[in-house]
Amino acid sequence: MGDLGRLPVGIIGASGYGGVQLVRLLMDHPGVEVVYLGGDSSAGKAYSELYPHLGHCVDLTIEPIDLDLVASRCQAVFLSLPNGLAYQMAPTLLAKGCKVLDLSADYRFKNLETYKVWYGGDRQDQETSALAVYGLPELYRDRIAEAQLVGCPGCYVTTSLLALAPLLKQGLIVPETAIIDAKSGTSGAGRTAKTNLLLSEADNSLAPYGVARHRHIPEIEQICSDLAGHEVMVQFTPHLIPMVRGLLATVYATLRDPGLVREDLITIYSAFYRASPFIRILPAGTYPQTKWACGTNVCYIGVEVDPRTDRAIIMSVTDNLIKGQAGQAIQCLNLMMGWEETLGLPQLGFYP
Ligand SMILES: NC(=O)C1=CN([C@@H]2O[C@H](COP(=O)(O)OP(=O)(O)OC[C@H]3O[C@@H](n4cnc5c(N)ncnc54)[C@H](OP(=O)(O)O)[C@@H]3O)[C@@H](O)[C@H]2O)C=CC1
Ligand SMILES: CC(=O)N[C@@H](CCC(=O)OP(=O)(O)O)C(=O)O
Repeated sequence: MGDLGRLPVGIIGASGYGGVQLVRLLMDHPGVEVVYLGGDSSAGKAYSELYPHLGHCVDLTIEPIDLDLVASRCQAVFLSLPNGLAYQMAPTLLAKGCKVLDLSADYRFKNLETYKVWYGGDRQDQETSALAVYGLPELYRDRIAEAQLVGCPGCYVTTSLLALAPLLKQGLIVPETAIIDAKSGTSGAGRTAKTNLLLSEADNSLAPYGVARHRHIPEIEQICSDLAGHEVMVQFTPHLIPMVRGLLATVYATLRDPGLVREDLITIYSAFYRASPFIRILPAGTYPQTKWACGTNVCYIGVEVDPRTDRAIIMSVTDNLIKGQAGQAIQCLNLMMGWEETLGLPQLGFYP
């Protein structure tokens, strides 16, 4: 890989699920050195106290968040925080010369009015927000490479968009017919305690939520509209399933050309993602399982056509904490630094 000077990086929100995935992956990344971990209620704790299994390789203590100190130590900063905090920190970090990768929704929206409607908050960072690039490398690789600030999409949106993008971008489906049925493991909700995530609530149960009003709808529609070249509305229904990690999005959409068969879709998808090292298009009749993606930054995509309904059915799986979160942010950092896109990112999981 050559002689890289190691880039000093910081993680704010290091105690959470996104934070710990970043720590775990960056410890093995040959281009970076983790020099700062920041948190709120966890500040002052040794990282090994929070995550004892990492004690042998992470000798750092979570520090209170002091942006001047962060910027003096770090050249790149990951923000892995609840929505509404990154936009209070990113302008300062950018002004001090840091690259910023935000894992929350704060920098994903081109239109801040849309953000306010769905997330609330009083945004005063219009100029900063205008600089942000949407951090989905498979669609916006060149822009990410030039960016100082990246708003990384989360697990549901990433997995759904990777399934839809080739058909939408090439005008092969009627966009408004797209229905996304998505299912996530409980880690998608983060580490903070919540009643619906208790084992006794979530186990042996499958539950839809946010039906017709989940905050990922406007985000999916923003990117679908960009790909289609006009305003697009889609149907998106998330479900919580009784497993820890993994996300499956099954997407249905009406084909404009009813003559297309699944082999055509395999050719179309393989061509669309030929330069995307983390996308695996499956052979005819093979459908993805969440287990395959667990522990990896890979998105597996299976395609099918139902000739009775003329619908394409696209099935896409990711590990919500890696390609859907921390891995994607590292993939973006690799591009921003001009490194191999795959550097430090796992492509092989532990299945079976
Ligand atoms: N989990 C997932 O699968 C995905 C999550 N995301 C997004 O990534 C972001 C992080 O998610 P996740 O890691 O799951 O969340 P967690 O709840 O696991 O972690 C949240 C982190 O934010 C910190 N934090 C909370 N409140 C404050 C505050 N007021 N000031 C400073 N730090 C604070 C916590 O620190 P402390 O413990 O010290 O209080 C903790 O480190 C969220 O925006 C989420 O939507 C995106 C994609 C997928
Ligand atoms: C199971 C679960 O609760 N999942 C989260 C989504 C996690 C995710 O996609 O993150 P972003 O919100 O940052 O995009 C939810 O539905 O809110």
